[in-house]
Amino acid sequence: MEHQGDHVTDGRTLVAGVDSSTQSTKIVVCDAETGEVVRTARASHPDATEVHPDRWWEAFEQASGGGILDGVAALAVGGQQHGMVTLDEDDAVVRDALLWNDTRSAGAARDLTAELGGVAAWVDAVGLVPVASFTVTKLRWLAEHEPDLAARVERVVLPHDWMTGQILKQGNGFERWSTDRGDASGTGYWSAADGDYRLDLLERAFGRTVEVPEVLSPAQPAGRTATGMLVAAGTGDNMGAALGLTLHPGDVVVSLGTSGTVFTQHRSAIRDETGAIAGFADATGHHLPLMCTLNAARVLSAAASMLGVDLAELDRLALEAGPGAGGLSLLPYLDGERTPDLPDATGTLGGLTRSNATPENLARAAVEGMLCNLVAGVDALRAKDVEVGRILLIGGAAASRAVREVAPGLFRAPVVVPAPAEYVGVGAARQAAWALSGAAEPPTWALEVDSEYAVRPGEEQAHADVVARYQALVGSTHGL
Ligand SMILES: Nc1ncnc2c1ncn2[C@@H]1O[C@H](COP(=O)(O)OP(=O)(O)O)[C@@H](O)[C@H]1O
Ligand SMILES: O=C(CO)[C@@H](O)[C@H](O)COP(=O)(O)O
Repeated sequence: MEHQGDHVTDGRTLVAGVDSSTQSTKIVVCDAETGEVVRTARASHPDATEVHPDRWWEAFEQASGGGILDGVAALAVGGQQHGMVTLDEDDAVVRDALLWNDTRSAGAARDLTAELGGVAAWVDAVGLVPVASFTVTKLRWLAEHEPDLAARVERVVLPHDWMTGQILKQGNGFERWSTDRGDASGTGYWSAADGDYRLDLLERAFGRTVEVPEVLSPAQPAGRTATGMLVAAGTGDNMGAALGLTLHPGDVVVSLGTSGTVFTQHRSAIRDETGAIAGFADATGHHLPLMCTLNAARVLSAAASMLGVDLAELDRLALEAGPGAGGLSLLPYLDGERTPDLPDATGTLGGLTRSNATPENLARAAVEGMLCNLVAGVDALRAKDVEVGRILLIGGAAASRAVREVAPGLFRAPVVVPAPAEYVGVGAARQAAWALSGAAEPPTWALEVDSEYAVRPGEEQAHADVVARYQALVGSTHGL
């Protein structure tokens, strides 16, 4: 548990954003007018793919325990997407929440895809192709494997919905379970194109319908706490990050946290029958086409662990090696993989020879392998005629020097690293300021840039060769 910043409001209106993501809860408190971050706190979550929501609440209480929310006028929660939080008639949690990175419902995903008539039918219905991450597949798994628990389920909400409800329940501000367009669009039973639930798909998955949260409009408050603090709708963590970055046309975000995500803001729903790009909604009333990998920052941690070094040394080693890691490739499917849909896959070290078997090349292969997984997402956006002007690099692993130096060549675009901040939390705080203001648009918060990186002259082809090698390795190893 860490706390930083001053607790003096000195006449400014303060708003708070909570990032309740996979590995931790982060809280940021911002100046509602400028977006300046004045306080921060963090507390960890268990490392698991199914977690009781009480653990998220405990982390929130730890992080907020030092008075970080003193004097805050409004708050919103950005949460890890897709998690299945099941509640009984008394709103008690029925079972641990299956998270976005739990792959046990992969079989259910395949069944649901086939039952509706295939990939195109799901893309037409809700803009995405079922994979284990999505809530709808978890409901099918629950109905099939834990029928006694399934029988107790009265309603299903998402992690950010549950946190929002718990915050309101601390007083008498809770009126009904609520969510937002962004997080709803990741369930598999809400359509961003139509702006409505597809409860027929929920019923198909679960065998009966259950209550679902009301979808609030982007700046619609969810309620107020006993102290009068406004609680905004909240949203999914990637939607929150987009709101925190104030995206402009041509901006594509690459987020390197527990998950790896590639996303951009788009004025219309993008339809991708390959399933690589999910047609999510954003937190401003538009769309957030997004590609997600199960493996990202923790690929680097795993490589560092294998080499017995820390992340700073892994960076140094990776930059000692040249582009291509001497021909060594690491397909980083360490937790299975979501995109490509290979839930049972494991990591693959390819091209290993006595001459390239060095710590430098292994470190470089970890960086290149992690990033090449996300290059596929950027190229999938390009294939949909989405402009890729610059890459905004965020998430924990954006701090890696090697990632920053290597990324432009692999993505074939300049990379901008915003000033270090928890952008999911900043985006949630910006939503809170918007809801508090009642204005038509969110407040204009300037994005501070930390550094920018371009492709090193003369390395363009070497990076292109790396991407091609990885594409070939995915094909030869997994038949894709
Ligand atoms: N300098 C760094 N280099 C590489 N990875 C890093 C660095 N700093 C933090 N990380 C990784 O970032 C991850 C946490 O990122 P974060 O975006 O907070 O995750 P999440 O939002 O999914 O909980 C951890 O796995 C951590 O090891
Ligand atoms: O499943 C997705 C997006 O579809 C993930 O991005 C989760 O939303 C978890 O995010 P992080 O904990 O990695 O921030």
